Amino acid sequence: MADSSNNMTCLSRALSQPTLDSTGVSPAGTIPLHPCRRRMLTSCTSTECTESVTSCNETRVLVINTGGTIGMTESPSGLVPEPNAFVKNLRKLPMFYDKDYAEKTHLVEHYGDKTLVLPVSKIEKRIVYTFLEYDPLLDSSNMTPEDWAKIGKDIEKNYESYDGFVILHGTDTMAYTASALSFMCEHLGKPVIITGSQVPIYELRNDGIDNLLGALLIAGQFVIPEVCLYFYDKLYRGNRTTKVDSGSFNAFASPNMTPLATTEVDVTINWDTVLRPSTTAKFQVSPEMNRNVGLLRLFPGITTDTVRAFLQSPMEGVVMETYGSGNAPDNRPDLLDVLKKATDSGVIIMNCTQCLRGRVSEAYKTGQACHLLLNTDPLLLHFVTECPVELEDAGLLAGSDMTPEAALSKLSYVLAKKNTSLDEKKKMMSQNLRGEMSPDIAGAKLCLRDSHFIKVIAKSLSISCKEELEAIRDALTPTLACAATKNGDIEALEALKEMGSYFSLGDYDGRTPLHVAASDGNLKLVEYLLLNGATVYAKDRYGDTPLSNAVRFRNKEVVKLLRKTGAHFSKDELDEAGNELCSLAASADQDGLEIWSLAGADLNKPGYDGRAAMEMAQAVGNQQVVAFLIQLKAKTVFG
Ligand SMILES: NC(=O)C[C@H](N)C(=O)O
Repeated sequence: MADSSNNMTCLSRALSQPTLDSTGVSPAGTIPLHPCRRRMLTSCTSTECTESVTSCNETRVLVINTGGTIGMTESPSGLVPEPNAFVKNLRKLPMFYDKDYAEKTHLVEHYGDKTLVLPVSKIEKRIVYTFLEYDPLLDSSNMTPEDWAKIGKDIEKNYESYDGFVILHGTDTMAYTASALSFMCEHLGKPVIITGSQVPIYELRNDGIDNLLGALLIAGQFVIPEVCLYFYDKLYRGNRTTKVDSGSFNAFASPNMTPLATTEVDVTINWDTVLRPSTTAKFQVSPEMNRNVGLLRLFPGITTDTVRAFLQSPMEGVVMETYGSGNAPDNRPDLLDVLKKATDSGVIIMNCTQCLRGRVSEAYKTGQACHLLLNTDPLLLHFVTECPVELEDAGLLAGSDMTPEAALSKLSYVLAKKNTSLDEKKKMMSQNLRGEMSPDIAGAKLCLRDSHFIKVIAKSLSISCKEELEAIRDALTPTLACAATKNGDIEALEALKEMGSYFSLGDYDGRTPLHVAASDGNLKLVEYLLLNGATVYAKDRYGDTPLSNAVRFRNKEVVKLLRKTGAHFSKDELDEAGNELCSLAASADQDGLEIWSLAGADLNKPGYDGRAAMEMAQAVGNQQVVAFLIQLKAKTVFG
């Protein structure tokens, strides 16, 4: 097996084709190479490579502008969305556009005229971002599930070309869109961040600049595999949010969950709360939503006729907003009867609280005491209240601490599932699918404080508070997890996981346990890590992913599993694959050709002189390689 201890990871070997001059201009003298692309073609030991490695800290973000106040301007009839204004206006603002870098790297030639680049960030990243603007731009009050589906499909279409996504959106229905997208996006591995503003970005005093900049910085720098909402210095899980203020910059709240991140003097990601990947399935979008759903808010004296009319066909799913911890009048048999008839006929009714904070407990199902959760911190106490059983008898399902926005869009998503029985749909509604509901507090593990290892370290450093303990854990465990992976020690990884270690975090070189396992070809560990929080999209300080490591060390089975999970080469890697393939064909390296093809490289991609691998093999007269390439191509086409 190849030695994986060397982190230097130029993917390409020395080429037999013509190389670039020191300015990166290609021999044809046409489009100069972007520094990232140059890196792949240069020797790792040269000075040029050191410079280029810095440029390799580029990440790409797609900004989808759907409309909303953030991009509106004043008109005689009030604020209206202004088309084609963002790119030209942001180019004038130095914090949104590093003109020198853009010119030096020929940004527009490479990425098109809708692309800008931020100045280098504190952690030395360059965020290159491209606008995709909808026509017409919408006030979010006009949004429908078709618009959510369009956003979802655009994310899917562009998924492999970008590291993260920012969705510009009006605030009025932002929490609905964030919730809906969180369900539509299945096995999401990259950040999708929705933001907007209360005052247009073009006004002197506005909140759009901070919100857009914050969203770009998070989407471009952190692999947070969730649909999030960013507003007023806080990053929330999208399906936990609700709009709470129409006149404040602090317009959103996440009443039952702490923010995923805060961006104040420091950017602090609360990794403990970030969803951890737990799949070997590829990202996909399920854009179908069932429109026969509704929200019904109980109020004193609501008539049976109103409820009956609301529950009539074609209604298939209803979120009933009840009082307190899931209560409804228990002296209204007429009402309960109507509800029971509806659930008997197959309507799914979720019981969610009208309270901004708190939950309708699972315990309500059994008619035992139910919990009104006052705070999601598992270290804090919660209150216990009595809860009626009547609504359970009427067939309602407990909605835990879901917001009405999340419950409604979840119903719409679940009810649209084909080939799924009513019982399975009900089960999905009661399950936590995307972090939209908290587990019952009784089941929560207090793993950090139970950890013997952390306790020993904390004691020797005289540390007692939770924050300091967590800081130590986060500093040490990524390196320990890499070491445990190198040793093939799943038990040690289990212990680290129990401690709260997040396997997507990198060591001092940005290398994650998955990089190590992929380099070592340890398939069992790769699978374990993918199922336990590791992201396939992590990049080390050289810009390399676990997939590029597996290719470099020729670990075929690992490449297959990573590809199945959605790993892919970057656009630059794909662009340069032609040279690598030609070089492999010229040196009759069939193993190399196969692994590059498995990793997603296009066998028809030409190298620098315009010839693809096949022509190269023909040119050197190697019929065996020609036959092998024909076989490989057939496999790619027919599977
Ligand atoms: N602040 C905003 O964006 C409100 C606007 N009406 C919208 O939702 O599109």
